[in-house]
Amino acid sequence: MNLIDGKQIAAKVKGEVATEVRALAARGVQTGLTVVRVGDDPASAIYVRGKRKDCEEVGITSVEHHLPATTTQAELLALIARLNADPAVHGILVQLPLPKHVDERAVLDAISPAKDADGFHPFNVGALSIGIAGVPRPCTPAGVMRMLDEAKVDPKGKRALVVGRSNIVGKPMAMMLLERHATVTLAHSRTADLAGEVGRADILVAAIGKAELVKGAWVKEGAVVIDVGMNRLADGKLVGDVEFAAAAARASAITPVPGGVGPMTRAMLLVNTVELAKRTVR
Ligand SMILES: Nc1nc2c(c(=O)[nH]1)N[C@@H](CN(C=O)c1ccc(C(=O)N[C@@H](CCC(=O)O)C(=O)O)cc1)CN2
Repeated sequence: MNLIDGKQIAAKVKGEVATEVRALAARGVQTGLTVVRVGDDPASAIYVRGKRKDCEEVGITSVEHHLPATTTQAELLALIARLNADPAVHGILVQLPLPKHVDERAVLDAISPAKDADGFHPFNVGALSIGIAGVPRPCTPAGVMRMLDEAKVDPKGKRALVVGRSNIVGKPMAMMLLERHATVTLAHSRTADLAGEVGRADILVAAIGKAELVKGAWVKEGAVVIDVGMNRLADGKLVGDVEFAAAAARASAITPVPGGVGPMTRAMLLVNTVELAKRTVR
């Protein structure tokens, strides 16, 4: 069984991004990412700190706007309008989740598609679904595709099962696997026979957000298992959506949690940001 090491692949991706950032700097362009965080969600604070540290490592200038939880939607939209107009800002990211009184969709839609570091804008989502290249793609599924490539797993002709239909992972993941010629099934909480679907999958991507929902015994012998889940148990332990040990005993390759897809999500944000910066000088 091959353990697909997200930390190792992320380090390689960061090295590539650092080279691109230096090349842009030599042309007078300093790549910049602006992160907007609203409220005091402790996990978001940690993730944003991590993203800023990543930026520093590869030479991207990062700026954080940390707004109080009471920020109104109008105030947030006004900030995004200012960032859209600022030529020093190549990428904009609004950390999710947002406080409940803010309409998340309206905020994501307000980010210019040309500065959409997360790839969540409807224009970029639409571009992915019809195969337009050169636009930012959601970081988590893009990271999964890079992991498959690094592990020399070609999705072409394989049965791929994506468990979870979120806008930021499940749906774009299905589109990316389809683009690479997999036969894709998208399962979710109301799928009738999840065990049966998992048992037929050559490539399984679990992104449903329920601790160890996918049992190792369901996994097809030799399958490639990608676990996007990050679930904190009562004892503080972090586990994925797949029963790791039992799945690893049947899989040909598997990602760990932590140290799998999470670091790749962060690395692909850097890729999106430098690609957006490159588009300003082409
Ligand atoms: N605007 C966005 N908001 C959110 C996104 C996103 O892609 N864009 N995704 C998640 C959170 N997230 C990035 O923002 C993220 C979460 C976790 C990790 C990670 O590296 N996890 C580690 C484990 C960390 C731990 O111990 O708690 C790992 O898997 O090894 C990266 C990115 C929601 N919001």
